[in-house]
Order: sequence, then C-alpha cells, then structure tokens
Amino acid sequence: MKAKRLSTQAPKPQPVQAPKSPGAQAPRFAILVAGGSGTRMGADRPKQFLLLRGEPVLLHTLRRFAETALGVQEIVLVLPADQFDTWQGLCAQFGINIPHRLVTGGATRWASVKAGLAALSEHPEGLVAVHDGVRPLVSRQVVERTYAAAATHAAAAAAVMPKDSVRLVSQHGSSAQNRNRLRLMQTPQTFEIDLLRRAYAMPELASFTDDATVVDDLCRVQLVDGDYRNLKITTPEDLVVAEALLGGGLAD
Ligand SMILES: Nc1ccn([C@@H]2O[C@H](COP(=O)(O)OP(=O)(O)OP(=O)(O)O)[C@@H](O)[C@H]2O)c(=O)n1
Ligand SMILES: C[C@](O)(CO)[C@H](O)COP(=O)(O)O
Repeated sequence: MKAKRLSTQAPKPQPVQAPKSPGAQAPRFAILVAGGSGTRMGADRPKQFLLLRGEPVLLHTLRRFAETALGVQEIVLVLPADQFDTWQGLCAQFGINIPHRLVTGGATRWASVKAGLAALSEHPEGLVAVHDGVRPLVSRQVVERTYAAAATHAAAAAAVMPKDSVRLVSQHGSSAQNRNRLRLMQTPQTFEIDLLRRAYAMPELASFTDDATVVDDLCRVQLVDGDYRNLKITTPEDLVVAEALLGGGLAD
C-alpha cells in the first residue's frame, strides 16, 4: 500500500471569509410604487389618491410605512408623470411632512420599481423594501419580518395562504389544487439592494407580476407571514373593506 506523504509545510493561510452581516446594521430603504392608473377601480382618478377615512390611500401607506419601518433612511415614492402636481397639492392640503423622494414611474410596475431603484443609486449596500402604494394597511410586524428575513436570506416577501379552495382551469375543465402548497403574494418584498439591482438590470418579462418573480432566477426568495388585512386596494369593494378595518380598529 502506498504510504501517504505527510506534508511538513505549514498549511497555506486561507483567506478569512467575513461572516455574512446579520443585517441588523444594514441601512434600510423603501420604494413605494404608486405609478399605476387604477383601471380596475374605474374611478375618476388613480386609486392611490382616493380617500380612505378622509385621507388619500397613498398618505395612509406613506405614513404607515414611515412609522412601521424602523430606521428607514430614505423613502422613494414613485408616481405617474402627470400626478406630481396632484400629490404636491395633497401634501399641502394634508400637511404631509414625511420626508420622501419623488420619482416618475413607468408603463408597468416593473418599470416603476426600476425607476425607484435608480433613485437609490448612491447607496451601494443595504436592504430595500418594495411596497405597493395601494396597500395602506400594512403592519409593523409584516414590514419588520421582511427586513429581518432579507437580512438573513437576501430576498424575502410577505405571503398568505389562500382561504378558499383553489382549482386550475384548462380547456378540459378544472382540477382541484392543494392550497397548502400555494401562497398569495403581498408586499413588502425586501432585498439586498445589490441583488435587486442585478435582477432589475435584466430585461422585463411578461411573467413578472411582483419583485419576487424578477429575483427568482438569481436567488431563492424567503417567504414570511403576511397578513390578510394587508389588502391591495384594487376594486371598489376593497375600499369598503379597508374603511371597515380602519374604523373597527382592526388595522393596527
Ligand atoms: N405602471 C405601474 C403600474 C402599477 N404600479 C403600482 O403597483 C402597485 C400594484 O399595482 P396595481 O394594483 O395593478 O395598480 P394599477 O396598475 O394602478 O391598477 P390596474 O392594474 O387596475 O390598472 C400599485 O401601487 C400601482 O400604483 C406602478 O407603480 N406603476
Ligand atoms: C405585487 C403584488 O401586489 C403582489 O400581490 C401584485 O403582484 C401586483 O399585481 P397587479 O397585477 O399589479 O395587481
């Protein structure tokens, strides 16, 4: 049997891998996307400006996010190009003094997020939460969960389980699905900023419906518990539900 040669040389020093930052100190940023036109709402103005308990939906979202996202350094607010005056008028009318940077959105949510991200180009690192401007009932717990999970996993998104039975329809009919294996995606969806930049540097695909789908090819997205109250104002009945949740003190 061939004897194993023992090396008399000292082992070559290996480069020390810096432990992955737990992210507790990572700077936090937020992009609130409100660049849509609200076609499904069918109102006389984009739904982010409709009143909810007497105040614009977007003001609720901005205030909640500023209050709940502990230590957020900068909030970027993405608006349609023709709605800057509207928003500035609302800021004056409602005395909005939460610091935020305004950015012009694009034709799709993807383009609006990309524009928001470009406004944070001076920040090489940190965590960025992307949140729909029309999810005004997001809670501190959900926001914190996504930042905390992104600090550990680089990519995190809020999600809830479907409450209804789910079927997949096809030309042959429909088949029942195991809803335990399905999740309904919410926002915030929170990422290491460099990862999100790399994801949004790639071309837009028709299959992109949220930020998780944009990041999927680069990194596994960690799902965290969202909240059924974190609804997206999409159609008229959503406003009624949001009013009720706020009025009933159920939206804290
Ligand atoms: N070009 C777009 C489209 C959407 N959004 C934002 O993405 C979020 C989720 O989109 P959605 O609910 O679909 O909003 P709208 O596009 O406004 O609604 P609709 O699809 O009914 O027209 C909203 O806060 C919306 O303002 C955006 O910033 N830019
Ligand atoms: C990002 C989102 O809110 C997650 O549920 C959702 O995908 C937005 O989709 P929409 O088609 O713009 O309503």
